[in-house]
Amino acid sequence: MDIVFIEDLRIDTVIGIYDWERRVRQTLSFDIEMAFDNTRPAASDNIADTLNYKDVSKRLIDYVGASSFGLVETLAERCVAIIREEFGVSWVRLKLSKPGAVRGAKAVGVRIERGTPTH
Ligand SMILES: Nc1nc2c(c(=O)[nH]1)N=C([C@H](O)[C@@H](O)CO)CN2
Repeated sequence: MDIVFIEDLRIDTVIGIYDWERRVRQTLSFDIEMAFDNTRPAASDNIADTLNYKDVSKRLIDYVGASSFGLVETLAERCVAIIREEFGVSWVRLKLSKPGAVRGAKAVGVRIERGTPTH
Protein backbone atom coordinates (compact mmCIF):
# COMPACT_ATOMS: atom_id res chain seq x y z
CA MET A 1 0.00 0.00 0.00
CA ASP A 2 1.34 3.42 -0.93
CA ILE A 3 1.06 6.30 1.49
CA VAL A 4 0.96 10.07 1.24
CA PHE A 5 1.82 11.53 4.64
CA ILE A 6 1.78 14.80 6.52
CA GLU A 7 4.00 14.96 9.60
CA ASP A 8 3.80 17.34 12.55
CA LEU A 9 1.27 19.71 10.99
CA ARG A 10 0.82 22.28 13.77
CA ILE A 11 -2.43 24.17 14.07
CA ASP A 12 -3.62 26.60 16.75
CA THR A 13 -7.20 26.14 17.93
CA VAL A 14 -9.61 26.18 20.86
CA ILE A 15 -9.63 22.66 22.33
CA GLY A 16 -10.26 21.24 25.78
CA ILE A 17 -12.80 20.54 28.49
CA TYR A 18 -11.71 23.01 31.15
CA ASP A 19 -12.90 26.63 31.47
CA TRP A 20 -9.42 28.06 30.93
CA GLU A 21 -9.08 26.03 27.75
CA ARG A 22 -12.15 27.70 26.26
CA ARG A 23 -10.44 31.10 26.56
CA VAL A 24 -7.10 30.35 24.89
CA ARG A 25 -5.76 28.85 21.68
CA GLN A 26 -3.48 25.81 21.97
CA THR A 27 -1.18 24.29 19.38
CA LEU A 28 -2.03 20.78 18.21
CA SER A 29 0.15 18.52 16.07
CA PHE A 30 -1.20 16.19 13.39
CA ASP A 31 0.54 13.17 11.87
CA ILE A 32 -1.48 11.79 8.98
CA GLU A 33 -1.06 8.79 6.70
CA MET A 34 -3.35 8.42 3.68
CA ALA A 35 -3.57 5.41 1.38
CA PHE A 36 -3.09 6.39 -2.26
CA ASP A 37 -1.88 4.61 -5.38
CA ASN A 38 1.17 6.66 -6.28
CA THR A 39 2.03 4.74 -9.46
CA ARG A 40 -0.03 7.06 -11.69
CA PRO A 41 1.53 10.38 -10.58
CA ALA A 42 4.93 8.69 -10.60
CA ALA A 43 4.40 7.81 -14.27
CA SER A 44 2.87 11.13 -15.35
CA ASP A 45 4.88 13.50 -13.14
CA ASN A 46 1.67 15.53 -12.97
CA ILE A 47 0.48 17.14 -9.71
CA ALA A 48 -3.13 16.70 -10.90
CA ASP A 49 -2.73 12.93 -10.53
CA THR A 50 -1.58 13.10 -6.92
CA LEU A 51 -3.26 13.20 -3.59
CA ASN A 52 -1.98 16.73 -3.03
CA TYR A 53 -0.67 16.97 0.55
CA LYS A 54 -0.64 20.76 0.36
CA ASP A 55 -4.36 20.87 -0.46
CA VAL A 56 -5.15 18.48 2.41
CA SER A 57 -3.01 20.51 4.80
CA LYS A 58 -4.66 23.80 3.84
CA ARG A 59 -8.14 22.33 4.28
CA LEU A 60 -7.28 21.04 7.76
CA ILE A 61 -5.61 24.30 8.78
CA ASP A 62 -8.81 26.17 7.86
CA TYR A 63 -11.12 23.64 9.53
CA VAL A 64 -9.17 23.04 12.74
CA GLY A 65 -8.32 26.72 13.14
CA ALA A 66 -12.03 27.61 13.14
CA SER A 67 -13.15 24.69 15.34
CA SER A 68 -13.67 24.65 19.12
CA PHE A 69 -14.24 21.08 20.29
CA GLY A 70 -13.85 19.80 23.81
CA LEU A 71 -12.28 16.43 23.06
CA VAL A 72 -9.39 15.53 20.80
CA GLU A 73 -11.38 12.40 19.89
CA THR A 74 -14.11 14.50 18.26
CA LEU A 75 -11.68 16.67 16.32
CA ALA A 76 -9.69 13.67 15.09
CA GLU A 77 -12.86 11.97 13.84
CA ARG A 78 -14.02 15.08 11.96
CA CYS A 79 -10.64 15.57 10.32
CA VAL A 80 -10.54 11.99 9.09
CA ALA A 81 -14.09 12.34 7.72
CA ILE A 82 -13.03 15.44 5.75
CA ILE A 83 -10.02 13.66 4.26
CA ARG A 84 -12.05 10.61 3.28
CA GLU A 85 -15.12 12.42 1.93
CA GLU A 86 -13.56 15.46 0.26
CA PHE A 87 -10.34 13.91 -1.04
CA GLY A 88 -11.64 10.41 -1.79
CA VAL A 89 -9.15 8.65 0.46
CA SER A 90 -10.17 5.08 1.32
CA TRP A 91 -7.98 4.64 4.43
CA VAL A 92 -6.58 7.19 6.86
CA ARG A 93 -4.47 6.92 10.00
CA LEU A 94 -4.37 10.15 12.02
CA LYS A 95 -2.48 10.89 15.22
CA LEU A 96 -3.54 14.05 17.04
CA SER A 97 -1.11 15.22 19.72
CA LYS A 98 -1.74 17.84 22.36
CA PRO A 99 1.74 18.85 23.55
CA GLY A 100 2.16 19.89 27.16
CA ALA A 101 -1.41 19.04 28.19
CA VAL A 102 -0.27 16.68 30.94
CA ARG A 103 2.61 17.57 33.23
CA GLY A 104 5.44 15.11 32.76
CA ALA A 105 4.30 13.99 29.30
CA LYS A 106 5.71 15.39 26.08
CA ALA A 107 2.31 15.03 24.46
CA VAL A 108 -1.00 13.21 24.85
CA GLY A 109 -3.74 12.53 22.34
CA VAL A 110 -5.31 9.92 20.11
CA ARG A 111 -4.52 7.87 17.06
CA ILE A 112 -7.34 6.54 14.88
CA GLU A 113 -7.59 4.52 11.68
CA ARG A 114 -10.67 4.58 9.49
CA GLY A 115 -11.57 2.81 6.26
CA THR A 116 -10.03 0.05 4.19
CA PRO A 117 -7.30 0.41 1.58
CA THR A 118 -8.70 -0.09 -1.92
CA HIS A 119 -5.43 -1.03 -3.58
N1 LIG B 1 -9.15 10.99 26.14
C1 LIG B 1 -9.11 12.33 26.45
N2 LIG B 1 -8.75 12.69 27.67
C2 LIG B 1 -8.69 14.00 27.98
C3 LIG B 1 -9.01 14.97 27.04
C4 LIG B 1 -9.40 14.57 25.74
O1 LIG B 1 -9.72 15.38 24.84
N3 LIG B 1 -9.44 13.23 25.48
N4 LIG B 1 -8.91 16.31 27.37
C5 LIG B 1 -8.50 16.69 28.56
C6 LIG B 1 -8.26 18.12 28.85
O2 LIG B 1 -8.83 18.99 27.92
C7 LIG B 1 -6.73 18.24 28.94
O3 LIG B 1 -6.15 18.15 27.64
C8 LIG B 1 -6.26 19.49 29.60
O4 LIG B 1 -4.98 19.27 30.14
C9 LIG B 1 -8.21 15.75 29.65
N5 LIG B 1 -8.31 14.37 29.24
